[in-house]
Order: sequence, then structure tokens, then C-alpha cells
Amino acid sequence: MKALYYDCFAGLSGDMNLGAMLDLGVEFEYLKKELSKLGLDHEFRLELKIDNKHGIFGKKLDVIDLNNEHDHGHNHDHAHDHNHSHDHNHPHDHDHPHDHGHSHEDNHSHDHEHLRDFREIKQIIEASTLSQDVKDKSMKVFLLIATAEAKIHGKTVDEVHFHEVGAIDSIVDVVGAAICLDALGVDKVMASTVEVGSGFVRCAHGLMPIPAPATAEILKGVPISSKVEKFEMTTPTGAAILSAFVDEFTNQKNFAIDKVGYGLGSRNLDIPNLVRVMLVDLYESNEPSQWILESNIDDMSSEQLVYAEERLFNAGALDVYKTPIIMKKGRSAIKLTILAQEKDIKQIQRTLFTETTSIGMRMYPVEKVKIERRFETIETEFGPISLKKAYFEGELVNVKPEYEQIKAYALETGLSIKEVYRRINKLL
Ligand SMILES: O=C([S-])c1cc(C(=O)S)c[n+]([C@@H]2O[C@H](COP(=O)(O)O)[C@@H](O)[C@H]2O)c1
Ligand code: NI
Repeated sequence: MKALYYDCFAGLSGDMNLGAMLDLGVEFEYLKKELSKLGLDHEFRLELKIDNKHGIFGKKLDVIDLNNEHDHGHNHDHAHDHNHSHDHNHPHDHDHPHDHGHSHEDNHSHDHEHLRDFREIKQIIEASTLSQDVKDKSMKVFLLIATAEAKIHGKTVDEVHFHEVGAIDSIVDVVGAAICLDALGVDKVMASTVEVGSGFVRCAHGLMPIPAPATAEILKGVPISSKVEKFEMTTPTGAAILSAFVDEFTNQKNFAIDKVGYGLGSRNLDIPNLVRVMLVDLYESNEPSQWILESNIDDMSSEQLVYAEERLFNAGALDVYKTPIIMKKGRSAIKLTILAQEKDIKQIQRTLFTETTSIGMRMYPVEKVKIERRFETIETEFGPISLKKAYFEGELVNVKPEYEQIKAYALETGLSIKEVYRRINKLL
């Protein structure tokens, strides 16, 4: 199975993502051709650079806002405050200072500050000739950003406007991400823990704690780290691209690497400021990762614990077992251990916390080695018996007759179970 793996040790922004996609092999001309289906070619120009961070060469894509290129005196670093009173629906406050050869009667209006609200972005995408899949993927990302912004600023999704580094930059980053993902045609997208950085960043709203509020909102439920000091490593756009497209966040690299792409960030940091995206072949035998969940319990009746055990199996536990332990202050207790697949963890946690007295648990991923098994049936004096044969690297290492059948033959004949085993083992 073909998959994409995002190594986000230096986080992700919209332009780092596009750089990596182009470095992975998506043709620049193809991206430009597809983006032109938005009908916004007069508003931006793309500049692709090859550069390096710490000697690692990769790609960097800059979106040049053609409105702003000529718009002297407009500084995007201190855009405008969110509490301003722009009316994004009324006709242009200002006429555009330069004629870019398009009329202001275009169906997409833009004003001097290039604000676009969510509704307008939706209209542009829907009216474009992009494929339905690219439209859906793009809208998924935009909806995540807009929903986060709306929640933070107490607005409705339709009222949210995209303004930080210019709406055109957001559109190219988001729609470009959808175009590239579509072009790569992978079956699955995976990502590592996402580095968000730390400190404060100056946004349109003033200084914001890192992760920026929108980034934090979008990354809910995603594993993050905050190791890099005083930099914003993941932006809301990067966060939304990951949140919309990643099927599994894992640091386990159970795959063979086909190709690696590097998308460069802007600043130079102690660590290489880039995202590494890999096209990978997932191992066929790749089992979903398994977890051990554990709780020490010293205040429940055995009856209730057995009941909880049944409920845990119902909630998807692959195994549940108990170990007697002595806790601090000499308290006898039970360590309840649950083996589970990642997808079942939430339901198992819910069951554990509702059906036991535990209010916490330890969790760690485990690797399981399962050697090859083959089943065979042999004829015996008692009747047929199934054998489970286990092989390690082709060598037969264990043969086990099926216990339930032996038990049935012991009861049927009145012989001891030891005797039934003895007679069957002679045949093996
Ligand atoms: O909605 C957006 S794009 C946004 C929201 C916030 C909030 O946390 S609120 C902050 N920012 C900052 O703008 C720049 C650029 O972000 P992009 O995702 O557009 O690249 C960045 O510093 C964000 O923290 C944007
Ligand atoms: Ni605003």
C-alpha cells in the first residue's frame, strides 16, 4: 500500500508543504496549470527556489501576491486588527492602485487589503474547474481553519476572513496542497508528532502564544511536541493540512521508503527548518499498532472487576489480564492490563473509567511478534484432532493439539486428560 509520511520534527506551514510536494515529484508546471483553474492567475505568481538547510537541499515555494507587489506602503507584518470594522461585503473601499488587466466587475471582488471571507473562498473554489476531489479536499482544510478562527473570535464560520499573510497565499497553500495530494495518489497519509515550537508570535491580533490559538484549536487530538524555542513551527494552515489529510499519527516507521522530499521553511534554526515527506510502501503484514493500557486498582470487589473485564472485551480489548501487586503503604492491589488496537483506545478508556474505580492509566505502544502458524488435522484412536504448528524462520518450533478437543475426548472416554495427551503426543 502506497502512503505519504510527514516527518514534522520542524512542524509544518502551507509553503513548507508545497515545497515538499514539488520535491517529491509533483511537476511545478502541473501545479501551476491546476491552480490556474481557480481563475486567480492575475493575483499571484509562484516562485520555486532550490535551497538548503544545514546542507539538506529541498524546495521552497513562494507565493508572490501581485496585488501587494505593487502596493507600496502596505505592510503585511502588521496587517490589521481583528476588531476592525471592515465590511467585507460592501463594494471596494478603495480602488486598486494598479491596473492588472482585470476588471473589478470580476465575480471575485477583492479590496485593497485583500481580505476574503470564508463564503467568498467557498464560491471561488466551487466555481472553479478543479476536480470535485480537489474541491472537497480544499474545502475540508478551509473549513477547519474557518471553524477554529470562528470559535476563537466569537464569529460565525461565514464571517471569518483570511487576512494574515494575504488571502491569496492561503488559497494557493490550501488548494495547492489538495492538488498535490491528489496527484500523488496515495492510499493513506501518515504523520509523526507535530512540532509546534514555543514562545510568542506577532499576528494581526497582536502577540499570540505559540501554538497560535487557531493552530491549537485545529490540532486538538493530534500528538504535538514543543521542543523548538521561540519560534512558530506549525501555522494554522500547516495544522489544517495535517488535520484534514492525515489518517494516522504515528512515530513508528513500519514501511520501506520509495522517495523523500524536503520542503524548506523560511528561517534558519538550530535544527533544519524543513518538513521531510516520504512516499512509502507500507509492509503488507503491517498490523495496526497495539497498545498496553494499565491501571492499578486497590478498591474494587473481585466480582465487579470480572464484570469490568467482560465490558473491556466488549469494548474491543484484544486481551485483558490481572496481576496481583503490592502497592505503596502495603496495599494489595490488582494491576489490570489491557492489550488494544489504537482505534479502540477511546472506547476502552471510556469503559475503564466508567466501570472501574480507576481515574488514570498508563499507556504505551507495544510491538508484537507473531510467528507463522499452520493448522493440520490428524486421525487418532479418539477421532480427529487439530494441531497448531508454529514455525520460526521456516523451522517447526512448536506443535500443540487443540485443548478443547482433548478435553472432550477425556470426558467421553473416562480416561484422564494426561492419558489422552500421552497417547496423542506419541503420534506427533
Ligand atoms: O486564520 C489564520 S490563517 C490565522 C489565525 C491565527 C490565530 O491564531 S487566531 C494566527 N495566524 C497567524 O498568521 C500567520 C500566518 O498563518 P498562515 O497559516 O496563514 O500561514 C501565522 O503566524 C499564524 O500564527 C493565522
Ligand atoms: Ni480582520
